[in-house]
Amino acid sequence: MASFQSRVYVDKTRGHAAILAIGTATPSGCFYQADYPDYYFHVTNKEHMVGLKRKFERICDKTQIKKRHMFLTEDFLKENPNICEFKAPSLNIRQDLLVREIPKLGYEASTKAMEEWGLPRSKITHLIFCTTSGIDMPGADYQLVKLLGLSPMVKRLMMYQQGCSAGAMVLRLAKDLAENNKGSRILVVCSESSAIMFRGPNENHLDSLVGQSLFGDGAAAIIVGSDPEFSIEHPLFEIVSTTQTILKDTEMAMKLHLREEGLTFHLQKEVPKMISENIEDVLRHAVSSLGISDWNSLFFVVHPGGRAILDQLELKLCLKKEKLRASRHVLSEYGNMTSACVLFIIDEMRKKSMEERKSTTGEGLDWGVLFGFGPGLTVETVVLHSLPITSVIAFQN
Ligand SMILES: CC(C)(COP(=O)(O)OP(=O)(O)OC[C@H]1O[C@@H](n2cnc3c(N)ncnc32)[C@H](O)[C@@H]1OP(=O)(O)O)[C@@H](O)C(=O)NCCC(=O)NCCSC(=O)CC(=O)O
Repeated sequence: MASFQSRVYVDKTRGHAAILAIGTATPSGCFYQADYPDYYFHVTNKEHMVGLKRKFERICDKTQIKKRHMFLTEDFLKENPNICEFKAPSLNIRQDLLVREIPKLGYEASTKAMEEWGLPRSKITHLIFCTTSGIDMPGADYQLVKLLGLSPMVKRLMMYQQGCSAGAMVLRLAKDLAENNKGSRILVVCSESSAIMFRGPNENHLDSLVGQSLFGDGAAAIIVGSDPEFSIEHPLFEIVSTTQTILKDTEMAMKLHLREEGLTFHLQKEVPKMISENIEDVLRHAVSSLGISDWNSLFFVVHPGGRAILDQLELKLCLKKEKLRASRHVLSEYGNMTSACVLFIIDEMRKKSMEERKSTTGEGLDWGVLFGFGPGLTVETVVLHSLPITSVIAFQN
């Protein structure tokens, strides 16, 4: 296990980068998982593959996903049948849709984050835009600057094709930017769509079928900065430290390849086991300077790659059922939205904490850990410090 840890701040009062606001958005198309096998085999014109459809029903049933939001509509798929094949040239169609929609969904999430933040847009100094879809030049970052009317001097960083661990990676980058550029305010946007990897079923590629049961579309935007203007800004979580880890001998476990048939998805069944076998070492390393060894004293934001990942992590760390409530809730309501998931979970956690009148944004606890998992296998870990829920924050949300 190779890992590198950035500076750890245990002083609870000064200098940390903090998440100052959060906004989320999803496309209007909503697909219920209970109906999805019927829809999927109908829209891909593969209803004759009866055995495979039964298997897909079993997979969907096990996901603990209730619904997912998606850009792809039945009409669009009927007009573009190549997307419904397992392997037919379709990258241009996917690109045309996603180059247009990914910045727009990011815009919707960003406007909500900015509304909560309260300062004028002109105060944004940096933009990090992260997506697995809609690769283009100039990129989605540039389009978002135009849509939001941000300053042309905003310093942009475009992250394409980083997979699910990128939701944690953006926090690592935003922390470094915020803490090394006095007065900076970083808009971070993760905007994702499964339209890049939607494809028809194939009985020789069952991992691809698993992918069709998991992924959904969504965007999340946060604003990150240090030394808040407390009269206007209301920090939600401090980003305390970050770690990136490559798990040994797992390179083949999860692979995604961009080809003329779109993004192909390759997944070994052992992924949940590979993650859970390593997770305690990663966690121990991440929180070593805090002197915490009771994992149930932490709050958890865990990328819900699939239900089995959450189950096995929970078992390995002997976590109480309620610890992964927010992660399971986001999986259930939206599916796996790649990088955007963990930011949706942070949003869900602070909202529920406020609703239940907890003392802090982190379910009433002080310290928490956020995990992102992606190809590599790469585990990104972020130690978070939650903040007291003041009457001002509670009122605003
Ligand atoms: C898919 C599941 C919900 C299914 O639940 P269970 O495992 O409990 O149920 P199960 O064992 O009965 O599996 C149901 C059926 O699916 C099949 N099956 C399960 N996983 C499979 C895989 N990877 N490849 C091929 N088939 C698979 C089983 O053989 C079984 O077939 P049969 O019924 O015929 O016996 C779960 O396995 C899960 O959550 N897996 C983790 C998914 C994952 O790794 N996600 C990461 C996504 S990538 C990501 O998040 C990062 C990124 O993209 O960057």
